[in-house]
Amino acid sequence: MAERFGGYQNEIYLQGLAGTTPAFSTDPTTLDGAASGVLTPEAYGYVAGGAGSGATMHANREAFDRWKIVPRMLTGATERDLSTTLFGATLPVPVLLAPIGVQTIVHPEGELATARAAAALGVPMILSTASAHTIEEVAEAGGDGPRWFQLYWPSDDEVCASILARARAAGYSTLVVTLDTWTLAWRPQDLDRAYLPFLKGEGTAIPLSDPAFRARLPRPPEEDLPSAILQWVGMFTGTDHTWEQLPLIRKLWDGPILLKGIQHVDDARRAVAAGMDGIVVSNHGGRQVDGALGALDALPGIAQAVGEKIEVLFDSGVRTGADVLKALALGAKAVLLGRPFVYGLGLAGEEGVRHVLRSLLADFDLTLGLSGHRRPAELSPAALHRD
Ligand SMILES: Cc1cc2nc3c(=O)[nH]c(=O)nc-3n(C[C@H](O)[C@H](O)[C@H](O)COP(=O)(O)O)c2cc1C
Ligand SMILES: CCCCCCC(=O)C(=O)O
Repeated sequence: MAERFGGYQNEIYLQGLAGTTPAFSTDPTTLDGAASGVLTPEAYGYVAGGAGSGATMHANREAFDRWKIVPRMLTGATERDLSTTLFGATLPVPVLLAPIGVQTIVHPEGELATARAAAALGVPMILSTASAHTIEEVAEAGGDGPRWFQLYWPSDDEVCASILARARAAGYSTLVVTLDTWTLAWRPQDLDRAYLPFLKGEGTAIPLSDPAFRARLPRPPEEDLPSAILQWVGMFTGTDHTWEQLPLIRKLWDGPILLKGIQHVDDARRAVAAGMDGIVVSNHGGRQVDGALGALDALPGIAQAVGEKIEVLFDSGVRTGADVLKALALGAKAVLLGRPFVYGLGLAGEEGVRHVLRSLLADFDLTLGLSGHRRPAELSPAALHRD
């Protein structure tokens, strides 16, 4: 029988009998507040902050709140199977960890702890190009866990080829190319503190360890970090790629490729036309375009237009099991969890990420069953009502 993720609920109640409670609350209304108590103000501001007025971050939550689940009864949903198939691989749950850079700003073990937590549950971690640890180190930490890699597409094609070759050699199966952050948006929380982690070398481990990147440097980063960082800034920000250049990525990666940051139906259609295997409907958690539409509002139209042709994944604002259910019902095949796992990492390292993930998955499992469904594939817009 498939693992019953909802069983985490019983595990927690049993802990209560033994006189213990979880290390921290995963209540989505208080989790980020708890994290703010342990992170530096700079790190917390960087993670929690959004672009401009924060309107898009709010729109992400408002979009979820407009949809309500309509539970069905007597459907025999006691036994459930949450597994889902993506690109020929079976995942235990339709949830992945979103690519999040610079995780060492919240915990010294950063991506290594996250990789271990994700692998323990069989959940793919999408490793960011802006990782604080190298591709190879994170692969080793994740052991047999499923590995996806996220590309920030550098302006230098040889560096791009080298990074992707390393990811492939290290066993990463699936590539996510993020399109919405070719330069950083106006982020008041960071600007008020004049804080950008990359300028201190945080989150630059992948290029700085890359032979093709190092070949561009006047001196090795170990001797002259400021020059290496300047080179990083020049190569990874302010880039000017267009749809016409996507064939290069296809040439460099022989596995599935998804484009992340899609919010318009026409861009989704272009992804299909470009031969991509999937997209992630996402507004980067409201960190890029202030005033953009809530990501969930973009999902149904996009899923309807291209969902039969490519895999449609979703992120931006997922906080609860109900949110996972709503996104799947509106056409996503799987969702990416973002900020909540970073808060878990900050609060309790590997165990914190595991606690956040297991709580979300148990919540999703129970919500799925209690609303009358046995499998994610049974979900459709008919499971929801829009206010
Ligand atoms: C601190 C932080 C760092 C991020 N770094 C990356 C990154 O390196 N690559 C990327 O594609 N997205 C990155 N994202 C965006 C996430 O992948 C995801 O789209 C976003 O967190 C979803 O919004 P949510 O966390 O509010 O649900 C980052 C987000 C945060 C909060
Ligand atoms: C090339 C831009 C690097 C940004 C990496 C972190 C990120 O995505 C974020 O939202 O912050």
